Amino acid sequence: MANSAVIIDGKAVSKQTRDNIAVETAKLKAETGVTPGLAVVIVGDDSASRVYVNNKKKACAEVGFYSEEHALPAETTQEELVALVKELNTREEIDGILVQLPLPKHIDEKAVIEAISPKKDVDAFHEQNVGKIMIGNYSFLPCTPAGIVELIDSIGVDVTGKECVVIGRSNIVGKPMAMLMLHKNATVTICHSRTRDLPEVCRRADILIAAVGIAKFVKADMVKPGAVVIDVGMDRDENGKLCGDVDFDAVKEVAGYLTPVPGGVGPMTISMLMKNTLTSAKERAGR
Ligand SMILES: Nc1nc2c(c(=O)[nH]1)N[C@@H](CN(C=O)c1ccc(C(=O)N[C@@H](CCC(=O)O)C(=O)O)cc1)CN2
Repeated sequence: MANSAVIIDGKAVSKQTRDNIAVETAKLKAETGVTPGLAVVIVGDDSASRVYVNNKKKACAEVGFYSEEHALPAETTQEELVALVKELNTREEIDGILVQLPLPKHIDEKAVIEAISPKKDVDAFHEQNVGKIMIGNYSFLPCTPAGIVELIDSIGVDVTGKECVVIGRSNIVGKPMAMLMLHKNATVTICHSRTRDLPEVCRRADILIAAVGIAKFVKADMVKPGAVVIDVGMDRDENGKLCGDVDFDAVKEVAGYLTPVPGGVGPMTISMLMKNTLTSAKERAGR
């Protein structure tokens, strides 16, 4: 019988990352008087977004950052939101501005993201930062893809020359993920809803990254034996229970390594946000 996959413990890697950030933050404060500051903006009452924002504030407290929350009602206009972002851009003690997505439908996400100063864009969603990532000359990396790179590094897998398949082509995860794997010298394929024979493409992957947003989409017969499988999904199964894009119980019998949901990629997303905010604060302190 084949061995079961090694489960990658995102919580443990995340804790280690946050411990390191806390040490660096204490040093920055002691040596320069600068305390990293993050402003988190949430519009409306999406319950999942509320959980993520609370977790971001908790993480700030854990690593010694200043944080403030701006919770705006769902009827907030685009103009009001952009005005708030512009005010936060001018505040010296705020190193990072995070506008929680998704926004209500009447607000153009792109207009809001472009209003964030690229120097405070700790999500790395602003087009200037996206462009810098393309050419490999960046200050911030987008949090979920950066967290996935850290998880892969944590298991000591060398990406060079490996076949990496990313399922999903969103601006937040799929496209930047593919770019980061390319920078690490993988041979990268991006799959999407129009991909022909998607299972066959997935079976080629040494590293398979599922960011498709469909519960248990990746089945065991789509996975190469021994592959590294990374699950970015935050879905609900038929019983309403949180699950990922990967059929965990079946795929763990085939994969070499597998991230769980919860406890895999999610906690790393927040740790990478802390890392970007610290980077921005160091810049302010001239470090
Ligand atoms: N401005 C942004 N908006 C959104 C982002 C983002 O990176 N920036 N990503 C996602 C949501 N997200 C962060 O904001 C996020 C999602 C999930 C988790 C997480 O830790 N999940 C837990 C489970 C949580 C639960 O019980 O529901 C886990 O996987 O263990 C963190 C961050 C969309 N919006």
